[in-house]
Amino acid sequence: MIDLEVIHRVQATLLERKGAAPDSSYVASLYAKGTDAICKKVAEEAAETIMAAKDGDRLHLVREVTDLWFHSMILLTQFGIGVDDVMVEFRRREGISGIDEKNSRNPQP
Ligand SMILES: N=c1c2ncn([C@@H]3O[C@H](COP(=O)(O)OP(=O)(O)OP(=O)(O)O)[C@@H](O)[C@H]3O)c2ncn1[C@@H]1O[C@H](COP(=O)(O)O)[C@@H](O)[C@H]1O
Repeated sequence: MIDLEVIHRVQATLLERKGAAPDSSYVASLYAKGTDAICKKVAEEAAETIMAAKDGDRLHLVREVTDLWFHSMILLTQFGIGVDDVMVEFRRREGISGIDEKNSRNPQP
């Protein structure tokens, strides 16, 4: 199993890019365009992920999901949220059945 260090290294780069000139870096250019532009990229990458899944091409799917995670990380960084916050949420949910959780939100009469 590959560890998640690469995710933390990429996150460190995303944080560094907050102080970079927009013409020096793709990430800095997205920050400069603002939250709407970052959200638009996340939506585009989600759509491309769906198309890759429909293609049935595994490598294409891996690449599109990587783009989606990458742009989602930029969005989180824009809001001062780290990947560790997402990991904590995964941990909080660990072992809680999705079916039970949904039923607890919408109790049956
Ligand atoms: N992991 C990535 C990464 N994944 C995807 N991309 C870029 O994301 C962009 C958008 O992807 P698209 O498939 O939508 O390409 P596109 O249609 O040409 O993009 P648009 O013109 O529509 O914006 C492309 O320019 C990709 O190169 C990435 N750019 C950077 N990184 C990481 O971020 C670090 C910092 O990058 P810079 O800020 O550019 O130095 C890099 O060292 C990498 O670790």
